[in-house]
Amino acid sequence: MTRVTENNESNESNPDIEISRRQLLGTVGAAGAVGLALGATGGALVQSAVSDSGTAGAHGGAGALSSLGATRIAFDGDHQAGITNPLQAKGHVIAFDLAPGAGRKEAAALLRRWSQTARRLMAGEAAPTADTGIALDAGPSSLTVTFGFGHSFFDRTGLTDRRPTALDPLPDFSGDRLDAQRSNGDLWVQIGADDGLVAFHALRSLQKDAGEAARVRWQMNGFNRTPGATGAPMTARNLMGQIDGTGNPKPAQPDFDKRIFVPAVGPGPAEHAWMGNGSYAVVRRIRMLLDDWDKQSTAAQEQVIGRTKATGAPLTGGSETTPMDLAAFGADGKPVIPSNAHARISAPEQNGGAAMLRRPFSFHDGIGADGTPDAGLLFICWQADPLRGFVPVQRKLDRGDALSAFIRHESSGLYAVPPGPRAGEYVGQRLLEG
Ligand SMILES: C=CC1=C(C)c2cc3[nH]c(cc4nc(cc5[nH]c(cc1n2)c(C)c5CCC(=O)O)C(CCC(=O)O)=C4C)c(C)c3C=C
Ligand SMILES: [Fe+2]
Repeated sequence: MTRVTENNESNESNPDIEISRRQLLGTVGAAGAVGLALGATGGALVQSAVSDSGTAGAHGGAGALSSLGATRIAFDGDHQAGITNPLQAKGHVIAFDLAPGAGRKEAAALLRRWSQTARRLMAGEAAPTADTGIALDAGPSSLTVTFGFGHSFFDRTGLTDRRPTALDPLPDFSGDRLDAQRSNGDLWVQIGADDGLVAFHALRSLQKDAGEAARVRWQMNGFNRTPGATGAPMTARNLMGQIDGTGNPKPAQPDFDKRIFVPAVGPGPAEHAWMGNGSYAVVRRIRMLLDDWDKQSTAAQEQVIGRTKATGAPLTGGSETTPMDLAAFGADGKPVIPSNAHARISAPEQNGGAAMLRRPFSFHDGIGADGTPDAGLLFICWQADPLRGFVPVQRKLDRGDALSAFIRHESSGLYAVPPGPRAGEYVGQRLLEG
């Protein structure tokens, strides 16, 4: 079943799958081959319609769209979009603090405005008020907008008793060099899209929507590989040149949902039920000391990670997806994957099963005062409980990770990301109106 939408008009046959009437007509009307790719990646459904001649821009522009431009991710669903979807080429993360005097009522109105805007932009439509035109001609381009609440949000809105304990501040780590101005925040928004203008359009629209209710606390920009740049889809590389993401939990694994999402129903106090199907995001700006890293030989770099640079295969052999053999020793009597290798120390079997879904963006903010690139990883990871995901792993990495010599954690945030909205609902409604 396909839901047809044109501007605001919709039928309710299937709230998860959306295709604009113009796209549908364009697709059906094409004489040649028609590709209609429907794929579910975890909670958020992805839909793309392409024809020989492409499809017209749902946003109102005249041009034809490639599949990259036409791909649309549903805003409504069990989980918010932007958690299990493939990495997009462009990302923005932005944190806001509620303005002095703003409380629960203003926060609810803001989340309502933001959700309305995000729902429309993710469908490839114009912003509800005073659209800037930045994304005219473009399709939704896999845009996702994801909203979260920081620890301080609950005090500001008088909802302290509804704050889950999982949102307790992260512990200090010895290697942290955190900038408080670029950490935390009442509200957090993650934007991803496969087109830079579409991503910026969303950022600008949401910033304008904030109006007098909230002020920007910090904002960061990131990027990943553009889909289609490689011969076949592959795990992304980071700015150190490593294949990064191999060990991520996979949606097909039976315990995936349990690891990444808060259970839909209990256990836990009823006051925290609003987080059912939600997730917790840990966000760290991690600077890479690239001049130091680039001085290392490839062999030395591979010892730091425990995997080969070219293919991402473990040093114990095989291909990228071959499990690491952590018990293998070389002729020199040393473990083949060194005891301080990053992939060994962070592996779930070394951390009582602790796992997280890493979904980062690279960043490059020019050249720092010391003449080295101000570049690295906007590390974003998702888990049902940070105390069974990020925290134990980072504790261990903090004590003996060979990668520590080449990175610096510069900012940090932890956010409760509520479940996806139902049709007509706004994100966080079950907290703010429950
Ligand atoms: C606390 C969590 C982690 C931080 C912080 C972190 C930073 C970080 N990692 C890389 C590069 C790689 N990480 C890899 C694996 C990996 N890393 C973590 C956790 C953190 N990384 C986990 C849980 C894993 C998976 C371990 C496993 O399941 O085997 C890898 C290897 C490839 C892969 O599995 O993704 C690389 C490469 C950088 C550059 C970085 C900070 C800048
Ligand atoms: Fe890592």
